[in-house]
Amino acid sequence: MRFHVGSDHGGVELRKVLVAALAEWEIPVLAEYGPAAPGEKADYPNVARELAQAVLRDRGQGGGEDVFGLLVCGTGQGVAMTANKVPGVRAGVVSDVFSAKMIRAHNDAQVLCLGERVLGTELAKQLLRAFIDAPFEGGRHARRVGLMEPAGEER
Ligand SMILES: O=C(CO)[C@H](O)[C@H](O)[C@H](O)COP(=O)(O)O
Repeated sequence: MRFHVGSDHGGVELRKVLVAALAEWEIPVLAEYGPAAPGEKADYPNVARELAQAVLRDRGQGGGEDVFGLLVCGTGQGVAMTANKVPGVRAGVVSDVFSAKMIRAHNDAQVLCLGERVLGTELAKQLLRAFIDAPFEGGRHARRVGLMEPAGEER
């Protein structure tokens, strides 16, 4: 797995914690998006759209199926809403380990969204780890995931 990681100013501290966790787990970070510090403002839709497009771009290339996205804002909600408006992207905001696992296993999400103002750092790391460790199960879930997209669009 390889990750694009982004946040607005409301998620920058947690983004840094999670980038460090990815490094510790030897999971490559392809690029970071958003401010370097909380004092530097960034509008979450711009960050989320840029990251979602980068994930799609990389997944569209040979060997890119291991590319995922991690987005953090204050709640995780705004970045998820924006990422999901990029056709083909499936982003989920979670705050429990079961859901972090299931958005991969059943929904084949490529983008995990977390809220810095909602989660403690240890839980956030557990959520990221659960997302990473849960492969998509395919089968009936692949058919349902296909049904999410308008007819004719690739997922
Ligand atoms: O939570 C968010 C969007 O879903 C963002 O992180 C924003 O930071 C949030 O809307 C709060 O913004 P503010 O500029 O820090 O007041």
